[in-house]
Amino acid sequence: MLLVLDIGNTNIVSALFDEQNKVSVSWRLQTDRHKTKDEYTILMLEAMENHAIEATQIDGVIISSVVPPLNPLFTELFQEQWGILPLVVQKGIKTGINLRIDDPKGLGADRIVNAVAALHIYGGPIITVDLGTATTICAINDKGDFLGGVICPGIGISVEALVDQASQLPRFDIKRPDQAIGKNTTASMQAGIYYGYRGLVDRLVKRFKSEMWEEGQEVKVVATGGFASLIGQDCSEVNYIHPSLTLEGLRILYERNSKVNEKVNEAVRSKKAN
Ligand SMILES: Nc1ncnc2c1ncn2[C@@H]1O[C@H](COP(=O)(O)OP(=O)(O)O)[C@@H](O)[C@H]1O
Ligand SMILES: CC(C)(COP(=O)(O)O)[C@@H](O)C(=O)NCCC(=O)O
Ligand SMILES: [K+]
Repeated sequence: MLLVLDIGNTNIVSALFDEQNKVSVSWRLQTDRHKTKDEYTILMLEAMENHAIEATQIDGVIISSVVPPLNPLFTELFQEQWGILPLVVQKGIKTGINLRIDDPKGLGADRIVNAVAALHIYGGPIITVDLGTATTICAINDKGDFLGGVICPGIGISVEALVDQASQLPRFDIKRPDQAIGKNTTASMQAGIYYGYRGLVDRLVKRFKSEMWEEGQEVKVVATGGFASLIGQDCSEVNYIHPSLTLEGLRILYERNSKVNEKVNEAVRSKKAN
């Protein structure tokens, strides 16, 4: 089975894909760039034990990360524990996407992985909306060109900044209030975040569509990330909510690149056994 890891700024999501290409188990660890390899090893072993996963069931690992200090750590962890050299989404892997942007090296791996999944599952032209630590929106045309997009502060960190910087603002649950005109501080903040982000997504997607517009082409929109079900669900411009989009993209990328990697893993495992 294939183990995929999506290392975001808030969560590290791990998922195991079965032979039918379905997620059989998944778990989340908090992202902490100060944790050591030993600490993450313990957490991964614990999670695998909890889900009754044997190391021998794992044939391959693929990692996408937007937290660079954790890349060598996880690469070494899998090599040392299981004799598997993970495939890392970085320069040199086949994505099937043409990066039509100024500096392809600087593009966040999760944005590429989402684009791969969106294009494969829904077809282009498509817009991806990732409501995670940051809110990102990306445009991919029907030729598989990644055209670029926006990066905004995400919902969780916007709320944190707001309550940290304003003495009179208390912490609050991020949820949908019935009306935008709030009658108290908490309701006003909930409305600002909920209706504000809904508006931000819809407005930006409309603007993207006008910039991508080609006659007769319908542009689809897919949302993912921790806040997709809260915000994305209610956006009139969003067609699909797909929480596992990044995980699916990783699976597809592994399939496209695994031949070389399987050979490498045979070598790594036999070296480890000797
Ligand atoms: N079901 C959920 N699982 C995980 N995170 C969630 C969920 N619902 C809301 N969130 C929020 O989404 C945010 C993280 O989103 P995520 O897409 O995991 O971020 P990243 O990929 O940047 O690590 C967190 O701040 C969390 O509070
Ligand atoms: C924009 C991001 C911070 C989003 O990260 P996330 O919210 O998924 O943790 C990440 O994709 C990133 O660091 N990108 C590098 C800059 C770029 O994509 O242009
Ligand atoms: K993400």
